[in-house]
Amino acid sequence: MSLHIEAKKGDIAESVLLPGDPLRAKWIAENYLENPKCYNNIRGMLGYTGNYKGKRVSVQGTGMGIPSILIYCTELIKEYGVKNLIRVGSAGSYQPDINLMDIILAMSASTNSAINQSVFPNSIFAPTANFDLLMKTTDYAKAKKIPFRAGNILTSDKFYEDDPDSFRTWADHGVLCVEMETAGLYSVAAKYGVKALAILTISDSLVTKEKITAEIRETKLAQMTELALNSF
Ligand SMILES: O=P(O)(O)O[C@H]1O[C@H](CO)[C@@H](O)[C@H]1O
Ligand SMILES: O=c1cc[nH]c(=O)[nH]1
Repeated sequence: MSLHIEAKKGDIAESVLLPGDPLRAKWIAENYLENPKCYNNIRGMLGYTGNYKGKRVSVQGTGMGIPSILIYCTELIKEYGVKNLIRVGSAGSYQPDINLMDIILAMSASTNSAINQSVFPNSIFAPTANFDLLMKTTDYAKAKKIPFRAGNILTSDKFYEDDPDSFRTWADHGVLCVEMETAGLYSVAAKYGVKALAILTISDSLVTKEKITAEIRETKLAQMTELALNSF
């Protein structure tokens, strides 16, 4: 048992899917895993382990923002020996040709967070996806004809910006979308020498202001889940 996860050693698989929303974790476990067992309910941050096509896999809610995902990933890696961490998250589109429900693979995560500044004073660390997980996911997506975009994303410390147009500088530099955890995930994975990838579904657009419902975010993200389960 760790501070925020009440699982016993061995209860958690080497590969873990990481939705921000714990109810998305429950939905994935109930709809995709054989014999799912709930191993965590501390703070309602649900975690499950089961089987998918003969592979043992876990799914763990992380909460919102870098501080929260760092707590869960650090404990998963250090206390439970997790080796593959695959975020399955929602994101806001920064580009006019990226639409609701599109799938984004985060090759890298720019950030306005200061988490790495104390580690690399006067320098900027580039949080990057693991190449093996990324290649396996793109191979699977192409074989199954699941469309995706891959590129740089922004991990932001703020969901609500004072200036609604502040995203345009990122957009002008080709950044695809915004979310709130991936730069933390890629940084902690790099520190401990494990593999990480973020697979995202566009839930809203900062360009057109459209959005999907909370119910769809919790329970209808099938393509992203299928890609994540076939990424390792
Ligand atoms: O859908 P999840 O995985 O929570 O991801 C996105 O949604 C939350 C904001 O609504 C942030 O956590 C952001 O990263
Ligand atoms: O962090 C996020 C997640 C989804 N949509 C956004 O606009 N921001």
